[in-house]
Amino acid sequence: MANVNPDLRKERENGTFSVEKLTNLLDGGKHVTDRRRHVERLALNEFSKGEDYNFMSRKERYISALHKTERALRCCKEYGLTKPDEVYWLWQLAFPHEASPIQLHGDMFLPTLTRQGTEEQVNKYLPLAEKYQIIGTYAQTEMGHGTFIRGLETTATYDPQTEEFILHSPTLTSLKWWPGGLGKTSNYAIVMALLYTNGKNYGMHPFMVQLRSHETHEPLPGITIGDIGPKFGFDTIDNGFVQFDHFRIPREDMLMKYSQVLKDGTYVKSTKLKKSSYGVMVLVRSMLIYYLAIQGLAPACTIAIRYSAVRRQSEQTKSQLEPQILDYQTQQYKLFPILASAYAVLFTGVKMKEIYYEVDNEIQQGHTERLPELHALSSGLKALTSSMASWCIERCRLACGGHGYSAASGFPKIYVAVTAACTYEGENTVMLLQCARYLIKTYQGASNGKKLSGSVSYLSDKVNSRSTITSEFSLKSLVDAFKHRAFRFQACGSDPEDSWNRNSVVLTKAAEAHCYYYMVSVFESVVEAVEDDAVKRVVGQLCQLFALFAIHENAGDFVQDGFISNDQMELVKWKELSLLSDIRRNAVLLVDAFDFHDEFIGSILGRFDGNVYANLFEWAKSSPLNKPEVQESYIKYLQPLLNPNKSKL
Ligand SMILES: CCCCCCCCCCCC(=O)SCCNC(=O)CCNC(=O)[C@H](O)C(C)(C)COP(=O)(O)OP(=O)(O)OC[C@H]1O[C@@H](n2cnc3c(N)ncnc32)[C@H](O)[C@@H]1OP(=O)(O)O
Ligand SMILES: Cc1cc2nc3c(=O)[nH]c(=O)nc-3n(C[C@H](O)[C@H](O)[C@H](O)COP(=O)(O)OP(=O)(O)OC[C@H]3O[C@@H](n4cnc5c(N)ncnc54)[C@H](O)[C@@H]3O)c2cc1C
Repeated sequence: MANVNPDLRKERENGTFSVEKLTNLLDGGKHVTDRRRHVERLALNEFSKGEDYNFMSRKERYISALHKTERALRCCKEYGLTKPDEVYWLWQLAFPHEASPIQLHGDMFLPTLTRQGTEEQVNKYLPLAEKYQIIGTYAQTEMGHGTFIRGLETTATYDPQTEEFILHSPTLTSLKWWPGGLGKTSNYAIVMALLYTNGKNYGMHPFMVQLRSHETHEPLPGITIGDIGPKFGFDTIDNGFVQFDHFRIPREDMLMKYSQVLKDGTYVKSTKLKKSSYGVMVLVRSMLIYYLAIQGLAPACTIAIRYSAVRRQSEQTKSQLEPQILDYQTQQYKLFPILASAYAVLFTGVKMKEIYYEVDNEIQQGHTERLPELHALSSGLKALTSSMASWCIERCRLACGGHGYSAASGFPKIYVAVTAACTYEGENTVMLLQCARYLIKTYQGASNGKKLSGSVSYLSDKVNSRSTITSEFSLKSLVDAFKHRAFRFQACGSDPEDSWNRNSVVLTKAAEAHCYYYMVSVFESVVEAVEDDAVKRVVGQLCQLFALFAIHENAGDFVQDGFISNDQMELVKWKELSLLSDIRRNAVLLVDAFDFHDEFIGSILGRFDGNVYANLFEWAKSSPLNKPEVQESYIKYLQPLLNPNKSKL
């Protein structure tokens, strides 16, 4: 590539493995890489030019997003992109670290319709939704309740006279609040409401509700609707509110795959599927983990590591050139564990998707045995990886000094989009507690001799009481360390005497320990399966660093019961630091392997060519605040103070 920053060029000439082979591994094969690149080229043709997001108002961002949505839909149609991955690849370049106003349509509205609707309902609504004559959202959260679903207040009361449900918001706190695209964009919603029939409350059920007229897009009578206002981020999506005032819908619009209300109001429960109406949340949590890697951790460490290779600062040795900040051990300690985490979360995300589709398939066949484990694992991993991603992106920003704080860095947009995942789809603490609830029950089962399988099989295994860690730092010995910690936490977390609340801090840590063990074991199995020796070696180093960093950061958990000795912990610290210098040589190539376009990363600091300063200057000069040279407001408000006589002229 012409005019690449010389420091960055040298980094790329000095690596020990094939970046292309690693990219193929991350994509899941060369054919996937080729297809992805083809779709991305199409997307770049369509979306690479346009106004700088950073210089737009919120309203302009929303309007621009609506326009891009129409263009993206047209592109997908024109290019025949129908596979979810292909659609995703195009949309990510259309909406880099942004949400389209119709994001919930595809992410939750359609999956809920197809999973909770009867065949007739799907046949009626899916064709309209696929042609975007219906644009839907998923309206569950209310002003007063998001976590505690059983506390939701919106009611849907069956009227057998007219064979209708009456949707109503009985209190201020019952207003649906937060659903993405609800404010101005969606004309339908799947509304989760308390079902009342024959005077009895049957709990939360899903209802298909038209919100706005097809002709005018005006809200229908009995509906008050709007945007909830500016947020921490996600400016392009109109998270909204809706208030129902005795709003009637036909009986047929209750999604009735799992339970029905007959014409006379009789309630029929037709499935043993536990929490059937909670299903779409398990889907999104399971999918989220992969996106936290490629939307958050990977772009953030790409920016910070490329910038650290071109940024020279301070003096390590007298009268020598200022060193690349990537040569400081402290900078490596900040960034390389994050790089390792990006790989760990990505591999875990791929595995989680696989497990989701496996279990979902079984459920469609009527086998629901693995649903509790899927719910627990997806809840725990969603919590752990979204917290990890948030923490890591902020640490990457801090590693880039002043320019890290500029919008030109790309960090603000990435951060505000990713950190929302700590809250949406289940607030993280509550998700960890859900995971812990399952682990406690499972541990108790194992203690009574029950043989376990899947992600909890270790609870019925014999665990070592002493670590086998040596100076070799075999991946197996590292996995074993996390297995031991997870086992120990389940054992102490399951004290039946203690009340749930008084034990809940320990329980969240038990859930995290379980999820960490799961991530390290997935990482180890990926490394073992790599064929190319050079790639295996460098990815193996990342796996070691991911594990050793976590052991060192949580040393107490591992030495408390003598599992890891003091001597072994000294070895851990030594190896962690020596891995930093091993990885240093390949750091830039390891982020290049993510194969991101500059347009996706959206960062001047993280440009592939490393030409930061010249582009930073051009970007700053293009800021609207710099035109005109002297702002009218200055003349109006400040000049009179500085030149009191002038104002009288
Ligand atoms: C694509 C990427 C793009 C990424 C972009 C995606 C954009 C997304 C935008 C955000 C969209 C949203 O936020 S949509 C709204 C999301 N909202 C949430 O996630 C709400 C979180 N809260 C909840 O899920 C619930 O309130 C719980 C699970 C915390 C508690 O529910 P509960 O009904 O009180 O149940 P609880 O008593 O705790 O447990 C009773 C039994 O049910 C089980 N259970 C509970 N939930 C489930 C479940 N989902 N599936 C199976 N089983 C479950 C428990 O394990 C337990 O089993 P046993 O022990 O009895 O055996
Ligand atoms: C960007 C964004 C997009 C969203 N999109 C949608 C959408 O499209 N559709 C939709 O329906 N919703 C949506 N939501 C809402 C989201 O799902 C909820 O905000 C989320 O479920 C958290 O619920 P809450 O707001 O009630 O938080 P709360 O539960 O009130 O959390 C506040 C605090 O209380 C603590 N807490 C709550 N319960 C417990 C407990 N049992 N034990 C211990 N601590 C507890 C939490 O840990 C947290 O610290 C979105 C939210 C955001 C931020």
